[in-house]
Amino acid sequence: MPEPQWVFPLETALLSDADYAELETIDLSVFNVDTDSAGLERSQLRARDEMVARALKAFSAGGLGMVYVVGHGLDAEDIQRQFDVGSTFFDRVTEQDKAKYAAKISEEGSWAGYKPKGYYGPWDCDENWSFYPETLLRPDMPPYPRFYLHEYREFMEHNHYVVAKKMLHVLSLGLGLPGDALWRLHHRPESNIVSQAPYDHEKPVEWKHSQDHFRFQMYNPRPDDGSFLTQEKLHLRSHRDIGTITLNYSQPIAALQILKPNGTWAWVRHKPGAILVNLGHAMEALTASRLKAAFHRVVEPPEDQREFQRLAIHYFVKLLPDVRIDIPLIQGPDDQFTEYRELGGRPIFYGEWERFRTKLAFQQRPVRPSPQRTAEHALLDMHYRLTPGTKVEARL
Ligand SMILES: O=C(O)CCC(=O)C(=O)O
Ligand SMILES: [Fe+2]
Repeated sequence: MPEPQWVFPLETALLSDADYAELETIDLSVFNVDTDSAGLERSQLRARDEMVARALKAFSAGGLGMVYVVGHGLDAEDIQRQFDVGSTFFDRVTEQDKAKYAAKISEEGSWAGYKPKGYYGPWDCDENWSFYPETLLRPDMPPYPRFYLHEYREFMEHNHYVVAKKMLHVLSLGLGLPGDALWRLHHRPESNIVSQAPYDHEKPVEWKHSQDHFRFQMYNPRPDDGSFLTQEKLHLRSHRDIGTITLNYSQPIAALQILKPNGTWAWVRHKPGAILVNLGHAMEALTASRLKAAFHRVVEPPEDQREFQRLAIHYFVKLLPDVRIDIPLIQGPDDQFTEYRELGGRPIFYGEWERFRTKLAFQQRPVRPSPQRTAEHALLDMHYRLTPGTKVEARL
């Protein structure tokens, strides 16, 4: 077999500047988490503080909720290589193996493994492979992609130990907290294994230091045979991610849109080498809405890119499963669990909350016959909060 290679098409010619969101660029290279302020020169401190302030503004009410992150330590070849080796999960895995590794999404509330297209209905053209540290470290994987196991692991480690760690420090500082305040809720140091590298890739290992979720996602073109006449010509409906921070590796096929504070949708433009970063609902809850989760959606690409498969790489940063999600870490404008607690909701931890919500993903709201409002209703309301703009305007 030749080395895998994922080839991207040209960028679309059908969108103009006005169609795109004007996102800030955050350069993480001006920031080193291990150097405290005392060790910085005045100009370095200024550069860091300016970057932190811009990031905070982008993720606060009135900001666009998404930034380009550069200076993250991966160069263009590293990213291209991850698309190359990631593509083998789709074109070099047999249908039998895809079925064998099927994720138990609605059964167990976990994305670990393979999600086929059509899972949610005929409109669903997306297939994806998801990994958590504990599954990516199990060498149990279909034969071809398994060949690149160490590369996925190293990529995942970089996302956790460098990119997520820095972003969490930036946000902590911006919120006036100690630099490591958020990182400590995402990382269990006593289970840290990175220092043991190079580890034996053939052996399963315990990796409990993080609960992050790594995904290769393939959006297949919709067949143009009329069978996809759905109410929404969307690949992914408007949603907020569940975790705290999402890292999306920028790629040239336009499809991702973000909801602007004025209620209109803007396309997200490709920036080569950058990571598109947005916050998820857990960060909004943790900060009592001081920081906002971005509503976003994935639509069909413009006409000149519509025939191509769109491979995406996402890294979802997650709280540790035993972090309480029903009590905010700081005070802010909207403590989202107020009603839940008032209705007698018991303490709820992140891992449980995520499983509860993953089971509900893209499902109809369950009917809970009850004459009275309960804490569970409050949880369901949070999950099903209506998002504006779920209809796509005319096709381009
Ligand atoms: O594919 C994209 O650009 C975004 C995907 C997304 O929003 C998600 O998987 O949560
Ligand atoms: Fe998302």
